[in-house]
Amino acid sequence: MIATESLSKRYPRVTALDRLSVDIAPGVTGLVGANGAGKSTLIKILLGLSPASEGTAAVLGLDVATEGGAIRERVGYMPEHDCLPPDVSATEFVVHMARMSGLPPTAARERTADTLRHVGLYEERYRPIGGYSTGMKQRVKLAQALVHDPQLVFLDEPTNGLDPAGRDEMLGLIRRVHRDFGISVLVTSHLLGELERTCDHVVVIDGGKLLRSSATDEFTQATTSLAVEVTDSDAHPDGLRALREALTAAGAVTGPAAGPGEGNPAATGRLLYVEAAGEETYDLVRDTVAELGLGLVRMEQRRHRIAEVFRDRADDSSTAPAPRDERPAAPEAAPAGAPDA
Ligand SMILES: Nc1ncnc2c1ncn2[C@@H]1O[C@H](COP(=O)(O)OP(=O)(O)OP(=O)(O)O)[C@@H](O)[C@H]1O
Repeated sequence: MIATESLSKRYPRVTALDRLSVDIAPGVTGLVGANGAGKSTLIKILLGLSPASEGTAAVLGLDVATEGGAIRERVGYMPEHDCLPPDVSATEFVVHMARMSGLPPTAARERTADTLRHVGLYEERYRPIGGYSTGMKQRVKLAQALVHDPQLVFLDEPTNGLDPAGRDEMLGLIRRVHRDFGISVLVTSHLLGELERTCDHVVVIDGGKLLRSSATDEFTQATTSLAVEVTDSDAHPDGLRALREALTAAGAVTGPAAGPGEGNPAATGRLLYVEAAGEETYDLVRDTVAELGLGLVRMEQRRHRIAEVFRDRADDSSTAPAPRDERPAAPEAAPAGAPDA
């Protein structure tokens, strides 16, 4: 769907992209990198809006150097910065963008109504955009990128400026763009955590260079640890501590319990990590929980988080700063010198 070959972009003082070669398949792909990594530059080259200094790139089989117009007919673009006219309504603006994309008047109005409904703008769509919240403006930007029914959309930092709830809603919308309409998505972010939850594939760039391009599953491979969550009982008001002591006495290797809000599904729960030697570790945990009279809430194989992959890299070598993970790090996963968390 997107292929670049040794793509470089040099500005007088900085090399924004440095011999970047990457292939991106249909689906939802995250393009992650710290601020200044070259994400927006790549998008502008892929849209045929900015010429590369060297190398080649194709989008939907079209050459970015010579077929920019044809690419922009088939690709939607949500820019990073606020670029909306304050004095017109969302409906007027999105109809205008649909007309610019070549839709006839009636189709433009119908598609606008459908798209604004899809992004969750209802009554407000008739009010001037100047009075909108950041979240509403981001939705208008998303709607104008989708209105001409593209095959692919480029979303540049769509969660910028949103609070956690707004971010979750935007990420949900992005998933639905692909699931409901079959539109492929390339979404940029400097936050690893949100891509882990949203994307099938993640491309990481730093200083304009490719660091890694992998399926999200490969980043988050299963570890050999089991994450165990238990309920307390009257006899054991701190059930997790009791379990840890019993398992340690039984010879199982246990890690520190994670504190509240460790970014897990049960955000208020607490987890104990147990090194799994084999099937017998599952039995040992189950039997020990039963003997202590605790409730076993869950026992599952822990998976790496993408941020840990980059912490490991940073520990191994003097690699440039990796993208940020916005979630609090688990105590055992945050060695000294880890990048921002
Ligand atoms: N028109 C330009 N002229 C000169 N330098 C530029 C230009 N556009 C971008 N740069 C530089 O190129 C580098 C990459 O910028 P780019 O905007 O692509 O990064 P980014 O990953 O999108 O980061 P951000 O999210 O902060 O925009 C930066 O050092 C930036 O200052």
